[in-house]
Amino acid sequence: MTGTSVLQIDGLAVRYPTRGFRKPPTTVIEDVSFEVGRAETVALVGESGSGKTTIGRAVLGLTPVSGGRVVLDGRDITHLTGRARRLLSSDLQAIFQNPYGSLNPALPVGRTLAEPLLSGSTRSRHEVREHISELLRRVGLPEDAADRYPAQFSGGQRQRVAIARAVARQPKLIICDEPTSALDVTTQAAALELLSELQDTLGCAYLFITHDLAVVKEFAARTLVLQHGRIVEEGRSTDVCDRPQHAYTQRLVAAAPVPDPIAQRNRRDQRLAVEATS
Ligand SMILES: Nc1ncnc2c1ncn2[C@@H]1O[C@H](COP(=O)(O)OP(=O)(O)OP(=O)(O)O)[C@@H](O)[C@H]1O
Repeated sequence: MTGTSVLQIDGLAVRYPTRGFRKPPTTVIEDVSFEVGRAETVALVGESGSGKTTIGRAVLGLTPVSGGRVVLDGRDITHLTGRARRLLSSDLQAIFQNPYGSLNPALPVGRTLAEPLLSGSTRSRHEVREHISELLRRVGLPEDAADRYPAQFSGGQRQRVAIARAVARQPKLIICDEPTSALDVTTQAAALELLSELQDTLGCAYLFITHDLAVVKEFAARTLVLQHGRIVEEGRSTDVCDRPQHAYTQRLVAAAPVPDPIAQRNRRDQRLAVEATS
């Protein structure tokens, strides 16, 4: 354990009950240990069903943990529930794949963003309104977006709203579960650029769950490779992607589509534009 870790997972196990008389539970995650440093991005990759989402859900308290520990910023949160769990939301947030499902369609975006800002805060309504305008500006949405409903935005814009909500209280860690998989390559590049920029300014760490190895290499400093609920390889993303050691990782890398040159060019152009304006 290091003092610079924002998340420590020690020997995590998740087991689900199995249907059928006296059948033993099914082990989905077994003896998983890793750390995420402050303002670091760690990617979690693996085939469908390998257990990536389950680990994210266990950290968020959405799936019960059967063994091991989850420690956030030095505090054991493994079995926190109810109010104690809700109070964690200022330090721990999530962005999911489907922005359609993760935003309340009945609320204007301004109300959705106000919720985390008002909870447990003494801020005045005026201060909250100012903060919302600032958040919308940061994620590249117009100020009048606050009065619009989720259905009035594109998928990429909706994901920006979800990102704005996640960063509203400057959490220490954001679980990003396939946050860009539902977006086209250009919108995906812009969303990743936004996440990087917010990390630079706000210092949040990301546990980035994805099946996209091209994204991993560009976006995450370190990568963990998950197979059947166990970590089989771990290292710097460039090493894992360019020189995979484990046969399973080698198969994943071989199966990954060749990166789209247009997407790469767009990302590079956007990065240069961001650098030019900062
Ligand atoms: N509530 C549940 N009850 C029983 N089994 C579950 C439950 N949720 C997930 N599983 C099982 O746990 C395993 C891991 O699922 P998980 O969603 O974590 O994988 P994943 O790597 O995120 O997959 P994908 O990339 O397809 O999202 C799968 O075999 C899945 O069927």
